[in-house]
Order: sequence, then structure tokens, then C-alpha cells
Amino acid sequence: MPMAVLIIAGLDTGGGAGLKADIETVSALNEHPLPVVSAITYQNPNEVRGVFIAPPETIREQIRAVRDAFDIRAVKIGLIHGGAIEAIAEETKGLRKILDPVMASTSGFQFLSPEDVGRLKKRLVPGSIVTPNVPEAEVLTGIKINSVEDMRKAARVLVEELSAEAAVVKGGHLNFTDVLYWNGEVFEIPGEHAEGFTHGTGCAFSTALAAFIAKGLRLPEAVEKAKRFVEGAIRFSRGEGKAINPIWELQRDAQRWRSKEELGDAVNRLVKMGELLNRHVAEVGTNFALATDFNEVFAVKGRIVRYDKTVKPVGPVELNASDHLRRALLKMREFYPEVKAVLNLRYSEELVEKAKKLGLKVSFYDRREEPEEVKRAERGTMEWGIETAVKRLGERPDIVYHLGDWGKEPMILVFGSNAEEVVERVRLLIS
Ligand SMILES: Nc1ncnc2c1ncn2[C@@H]1O[C@H](COP(=O)(O)OP(=O)(O)OP(=O)(O)O)[C@@H](O)[C@H]1O
Ligand SMILES: Cc1ncc(COP(=O)(O)O)c(N)n1
Repeated sequence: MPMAVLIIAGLDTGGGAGLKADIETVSALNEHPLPVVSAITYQNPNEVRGVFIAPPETIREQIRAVRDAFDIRAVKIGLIHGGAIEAIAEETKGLRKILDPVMASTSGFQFLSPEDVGRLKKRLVPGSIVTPNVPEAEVLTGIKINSVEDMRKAARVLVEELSAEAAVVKGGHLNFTDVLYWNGEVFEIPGEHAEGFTHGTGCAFSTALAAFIAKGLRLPEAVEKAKRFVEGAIRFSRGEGKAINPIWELQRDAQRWRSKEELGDAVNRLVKMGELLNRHVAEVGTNFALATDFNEVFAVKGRIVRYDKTVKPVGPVELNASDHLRRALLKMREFYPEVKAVLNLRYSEELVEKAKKLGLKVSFYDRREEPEEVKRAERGTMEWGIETAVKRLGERPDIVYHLGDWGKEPMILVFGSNAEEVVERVRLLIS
């Protein structure tokens, strides 16, 4: 049964941070969110224009309404206002609290005054698991933080002098290592830089931590898992809200499932063209690749090969089963994100002519024109080739070919906006 996680936080109208991210986080982790609105911000991804503070009594009543009906396993406290601190401290008595001391937005808006910070230290930090980022930890402890050693000091002060149950000093502004101090022990949770949007990372982190605590994990494990969750939320973030994507795992898995099925079906239809296709299969084998919206690429393990008079996929459709086509596709998607699938065929003048006759947009690259530095880098050839072909045509190519070079077989790449479109193009080309 899902565990109830109480969330006291502000609404971000831009759909990036705050309650929206928190609700998604708890739901994505399969627990039940209880959202209490502490403030409404007038916000978009670039700026916070202002904030309406919920009167303390309305926060009190919201908490009471859910406390009377749910077995609350953890509370996450995010953006709050000084005037509500007392009410929140009173109404959450006896609950396990994760306090994200939000003081300012990434975009620079100051939410808490120095007096509010004082009240927070006195009334909410004691007994809570606090999750400040580096600047917030500096304000709370007065310690200047430039290293992991400083983070360890600040975490210790939060617990031993300010009476927090535990402290996680987050390294998003430093080196991506988080430091947890708990039960007299220091834990370092190392991380690597993840590429993507980071608006809302702090919200998702503290809420994921609350959800993992609600599941009954020990604190060090819960922190580790929350950190990995946020890394995924950054890596699979999307442009719309310029923010993290807490439902990344659900979307990623759903897309993997659909893409695998779509490509599998398309491969079956392709293979039915057996005898016609046979002589167009490349010497190195033909492969067929399909990308998800998250740029994960499926292809046929072991490629599609000639088999007697017909053709045959060697293995199943799998993630990352073709390095070449994956790179070609991802490069094409940088220019034309609507392109999702690609297949390679043996080069022949006849196919190129046919493509042109069919009205397909054809472009090419010549490996002999490849700059020396790209050649030496070895893995850049495909990217250079696709970019060259795209720029040469000045619009979206359906077909890109190259004539080969020493030891490199000439090839035709057939692109499409989905796997079925590629199959249809191949059918037209070879019939
Ligand atoms: N680019 C990144 N790559 C990997 N991990 C990151 C990145 N940015 C932040 N993190 C991690 O995300 C979590 C949140 O940390 P961060 O220091 O960004 O909090 P914050 O500043 O409170 O967030 P917010 O941007 O919402 O205010 C931490 O676990 C941190 O290590
Ligand atoms: C309602 C609300 N809560 C928290 C943040 C902090 O998040 P960030 O630092 O990523 O802007 C925010 N901008 N808005």
C-alpha cells in the first residue's frame, strides 16, 4: 500500500519546482502525496515575479485535515514564509521531517528574510533532516564552504549545534558530492555532473528523500537513492519547463517499451521483403535503429544479414545495439528532432537514382573531404558526415549516402520519422 507523504511547499506556476515537482516525485516513487500549499509564486522558468503567502491558519487547517485521515510516514517542508513557521512546527509535531530550507530561487528571487532564517533555525531545524545547498548551509551555519571538508564541518554543526536529526549538505553548487551527517557519522555520497536542466533539483531531492524514508529505508540508503533519482531527473529533463523531470523513469520505461515493440514490428515487415532486400543488404550487415524522445536508441543485435536467398535478423531488438546508426540518428536529431528512425543499405547508384525519382530528399558526404583532425579522432566521422550532408542540402534529408574510402564500404542511410516510414521507403526503393 502506498505510504502517505505530506508535502508543505509553494506552487511554481512555471511547472518546474515546488509542489508540482514534489507531487510528481512522490507519485513516481509510488507513494501517496498530500500537498499542502504554503505559497503561490508568480513564476516562469526565467524569473520569480512575486509570491502570495498562504496565511498560517490556512496551512494549519490543511495539515489538520490530512493528519486526521492519513498515516503520514514523512513530511517534506519546502518553500515557506516566516509567519507560518510556528504553525508548521506545531502541526507537524511527532512526524519525521525533511526540511529543505529554500531561501532563494535559482533565478535569484529572495524568499526568506534574515529574521525568517533565525526562526527557521529555532523552530524547524531542530529534530528535522535538513537538506541545504551550499549557500543555504553557509547562511545557517556561518561557515564558508569551498570544499567537501567544509561541507562536512557545516553538516556537523547543523546536527550538533543546531540540533537537526541529520543534515545533508548538497553539492550541486560545488562538486556534485553530497555530505550526510547522521548518528555521529559522516557519509559522502559522490555524484557526477549530469547534463540537463537543474531548476527544481533541490525540491525533487528532498521530496524523494521523504518518499524513500516513508518506504522505511535507513537514512544513508535513502539519501543515495534520492541522489540517483535527481540525477535521472536532470538527465531526462525536458525543455518545456526548463526544469528537472521527476517522472523520467516512468516516461523512459514507457517509451522503451513502445519503441522496442515498434522497431520489432518494423523489422518483421522488413524481413518479409526477403528476396528483394537480399542484394541490398550491406557487406557489414544492415541495421535498423529507432530513437526514443530521450535519445535512447534501439537496434537489431548482431544486425540483419543475408541468409541464403533471403534476409534474417541475427538477434533481438535491443538498446544500443548499433553504435554507427545510433550516432548518425542522434546527429540528425540535433538538426531535425522529428527524425526517429534510420536504416543502412548497400550503396548503389541505382538506389540513389530511384530515391531521387521518388521525390525523396537526397544528400551525401565524401569521406575523402573529412578534415584530418576528425579522422584522427576516429569516432567523429559519422557526426561530421551527417552534419556535412545536412548543411549541403539545406533542408531535411530523407537519404544520406557516402561513397566509401579505403577499407570503408559505401553506404546509403534511409531516415524516417518513425520505423514504419523507413520500411515504406525501403519498400519503394527496392521494388
Ligand atoms: N548538474 C548536476 N548533475 C548531477 N547532480 C546534480 C546536479 N545539480 C545538482 N545535483 C544534485 O542534485 C541535488 C540537489 O542539489 P542542489 O545543490 O542543486 O540543490 P538546490 O540548490 O537546493 O536545488 P535548486 O536548484 O532546486 O535550488 C544534490 O544531490 C546535488 O548533488
Ligand atoms: C515554489 C518554489 N519552490 C522552490 C523553488 C526553488 O527552486 P529553484 O532553486 O530550482 O528555483 C522555487 N523556485 N519555487
